[in-house]
Amino acid sequence: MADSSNDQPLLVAEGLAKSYGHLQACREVSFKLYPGEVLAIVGESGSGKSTLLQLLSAQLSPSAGKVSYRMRDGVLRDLNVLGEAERRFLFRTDWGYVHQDPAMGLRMAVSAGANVGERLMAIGWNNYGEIRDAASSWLQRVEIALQRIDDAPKTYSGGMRQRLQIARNLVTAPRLVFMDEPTGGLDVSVQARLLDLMRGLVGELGLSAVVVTHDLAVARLLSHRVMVMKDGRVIETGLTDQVLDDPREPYTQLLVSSILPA
Ligand SMILES: Nc1ncnc2c1ncn2[C@@H]1O[C@H](COP(=O)(O)OP(=O)(O)OP(=O)(O)O)[C@@H](O)[C@H]1O
Repeated sequence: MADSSNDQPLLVAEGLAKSYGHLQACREVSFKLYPGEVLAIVGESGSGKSTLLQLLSAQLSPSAGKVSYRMRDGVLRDLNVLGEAERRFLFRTDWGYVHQDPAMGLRMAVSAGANVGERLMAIGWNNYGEIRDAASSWLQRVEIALQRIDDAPKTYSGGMRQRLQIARNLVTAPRLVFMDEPTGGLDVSVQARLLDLMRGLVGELGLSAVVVTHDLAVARLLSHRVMVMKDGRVIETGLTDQVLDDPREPYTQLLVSSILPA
């Protein structure tokens, strides 16, 4: 018998569009994301990547089209018509959201341990020892020294903050993680270490992810599939290596050649 859970898409976008007045920031976007799949959305600044990510993660309502998500009961649900409890479940448990700016995803003045632990408390954990153990274990997984567990992220470096944000997101074992320019604003060597860590975790946990990036090196390292956006439309899509090594569209060729000079 076929394995139905992995054969069925986790997220389905159908004819998605978003307008701001006359400006069409996103139009006619349709795709399916499967369990364990990492999709990168690439394109130059203003091409609509962040708008699309916000639509996919139910932070914006579409002007047209819809996004459906397969809940843990196996039923595909339209995000726009979810009840409040289901939305809370998604945001607190089943999804992660990694912001480019860690200050948007962390509480900068409370300890690292509390930053990770409060995601667990939000889903009903109440044993202090267990919460602290889970937080310690996640700090180690993201390569943060345990003696920093009681320090607040405002005392952390940029790379450490981003790794802490990842720990906070992954501690509830989400099935889908949205990432918005996760390595943006970091030094190149810090980016490389972070990418390596993310790649390991995504593979090990079998996570599905949608990653917005203007950095094709991030797409190459993390994603299985790429969607190239221009003026709010998806102009090319395919397996990452195929699109980046042999782009069909002149726009993608330009994107690739400016990042990877011959
Ligand atoms: N709240 C808003 N109101 C009006 N216009 C908006 C709004 N948000 C985005 N836009 C416009 O929509 C278009 C797409 O923006 P978006 O931020 O999605 O692009 P992007 O590819 O993520 O760019 P960047 O990489 O610079 O963040 C742009 O022209 C932008 O100015």
